[in-house]
Amino acid sequence: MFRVGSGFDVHRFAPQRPLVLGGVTIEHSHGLLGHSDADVLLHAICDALLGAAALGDIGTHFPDTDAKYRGADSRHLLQQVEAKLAEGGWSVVNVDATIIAQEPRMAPHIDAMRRYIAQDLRTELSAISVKATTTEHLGFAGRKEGIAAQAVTMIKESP
Ligand SMILES: Nc1ccn([C@@H]2O[C@H](COP(=O)(O)O)[C@@H](O)[C@H]2O)c(=O)n1
Ligand SMILES: C[C@@]1(CO)OP(=O)(O)OP(=O)(O)OC[C@H]1O
Repeated sequence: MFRVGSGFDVHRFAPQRPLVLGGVTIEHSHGLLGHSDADVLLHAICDALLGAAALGDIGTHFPDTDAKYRGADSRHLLQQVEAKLAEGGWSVVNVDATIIAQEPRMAPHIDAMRRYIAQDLRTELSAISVKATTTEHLGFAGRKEGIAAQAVTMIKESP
């Protein structure tokens, strides 16, 4: 059996924070604010995977009221989500994600993000797609107030 899931997340920019997206630390004037490292891309992918398996969402599994997750590396969260799916008999078929950011430019970092995500989800690199778009200066992303990400995934029952 195959299932699909979708995920969406937003984090606001804040000064004196590292900008971490897809596990990659990107040089920028601002980072994203969050309880964890605020890796909005990995959070959207976590939610897409959990949604596909009907296992709730990232906040259910990693509450921001739990000090354990303060400053958490979201790659560890993604690895735990993959493990939860595997326990339920699911493996990841593919992920297609989009980062919505006016700046900085993501293109030079996309392949590194894909490599980390493929490692964490135990897939081939070719199963992981990460894209980026501006919003042509419209809305909160266009005003550079924050970054959004959305993700779609397919999972299948492991043999
Ligand atoms: N933060 C971003 C946004 C976009 N890109 C790349 O630029 C291309 C054009 O973006 P538009 O919003 O004008 O469609 C896009 O296809 C991305 O490849 C980027 O690297 N970083
Ligand atoms: C990841 C968690 C937990 O540290 O915190 P944040 O970094 O604030 O991220 P969010 O996307 O709000 O989702 C779930 C949280 O519980």
